[in-house]
Amino acid sequence: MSNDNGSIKMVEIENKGRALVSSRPLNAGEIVLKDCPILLYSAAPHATAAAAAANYCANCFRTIPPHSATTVPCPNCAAASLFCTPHCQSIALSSSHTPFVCQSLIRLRAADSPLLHHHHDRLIQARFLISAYNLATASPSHFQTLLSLQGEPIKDEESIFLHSVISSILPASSNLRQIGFSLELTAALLAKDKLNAFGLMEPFDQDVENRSVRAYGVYPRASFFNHDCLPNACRFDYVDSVPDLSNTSIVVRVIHDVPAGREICLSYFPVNLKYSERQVRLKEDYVEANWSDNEEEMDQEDDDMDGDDMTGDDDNMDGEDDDDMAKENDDFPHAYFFVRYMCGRDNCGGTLAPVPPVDARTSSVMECNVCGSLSNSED
Ligand SMILES: C[S@@+](CC[C@H](N)C(=O)[O-])C[C@H]1O[C@@H](n2cnc3c(N)ncnc32)[C@H](O)[C@@H]1O
Repeated sequence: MSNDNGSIKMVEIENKGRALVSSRPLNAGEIVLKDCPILLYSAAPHATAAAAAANYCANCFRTIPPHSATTVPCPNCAAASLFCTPHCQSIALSSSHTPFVCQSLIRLRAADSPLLHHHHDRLIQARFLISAYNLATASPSHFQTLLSLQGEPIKDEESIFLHSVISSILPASSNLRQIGFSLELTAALLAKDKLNAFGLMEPFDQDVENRSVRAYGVYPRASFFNHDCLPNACRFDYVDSVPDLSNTSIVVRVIHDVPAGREICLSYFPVNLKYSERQVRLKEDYVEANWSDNEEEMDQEDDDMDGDDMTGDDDNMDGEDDDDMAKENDDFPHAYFFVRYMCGRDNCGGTLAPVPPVDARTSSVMECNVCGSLSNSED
């Protein structure tokens, strides 16, 4: 179930498609959306029994503590899929880990195609397809929601290969024909996944430069946020913590005050990614590319940034070369964004958002959406 408390609404924007805009003025730190996934799948589909045992629940993706007394395996694929509690096991057996998924995963692990096992991305895509085709039967309405998301089928070498893999591993007895199993549908599903899936990341570790993805999820409302390199919102997830909502939900908060009617955007990439790397990722992942980063948008962001004096002397932001990123993006809004909203902790690159306002009063406490550290914006 998603919850956007009426603070945002969906609109169509020319050249961007559907978008979420503020329905009223929003205070810095305000939560604009809490969204639950309609589909979650592991980013480690090749996990062996030993690896699974050391890792996380195959249903809720929480870390399973070593020697946990409540851990139970799947009754069919045994230690290859573990659940943190009998409750998680019981939910999974009728939703994300049905006999259909279980049998398909056993065959996927046994498939002897080097083209599959030597390409981690393909294995993950095959894992996604198993979950997506399972969704068609386990939750037809969620399957329709998945199909309604952005993404046109592309029948290329990749989708043809993955369709043939999946054709050989999905259980023959299932009602695949009824749900329209075809190359066309496989290609459409792959496109939905590529453009819309969010990664649930491993918790921050200062010694690790690039955090890995633990699981991917499709969030039906959050999928309508468009990208901006200078976003006005960021998302928080809590996969290993126990907040007052499901641990796989994501929460989106605005990072500064936003007037009514303004588009709310996320950055699809870590905000510390260099401009040139961002352009490569946009081209690779979102064929349209060359969105954003135009003068007009920067001017608008300039107006947005929570009332601070933006007209002052910006020489020391523009000209100094002690900051690689500011140098590459040598314009005032980028430099301002980095200084004010980017976490300074080593290997973090997270975005800072104020903690949610109390009685409409913006907090000066900023929280990082990656490492979780708290800082005072007035310091
Ligand atoms: C996750 S979806 C966002 C919602 C999408 N606009 C829709 O109509 O469903 C990602 C897609 O939105 C579009 N998009 C996102 N950010 C954009 C931007 N800054 N400029 C243009 N198109 C954008 C691209 O088509 C991209 O593949």
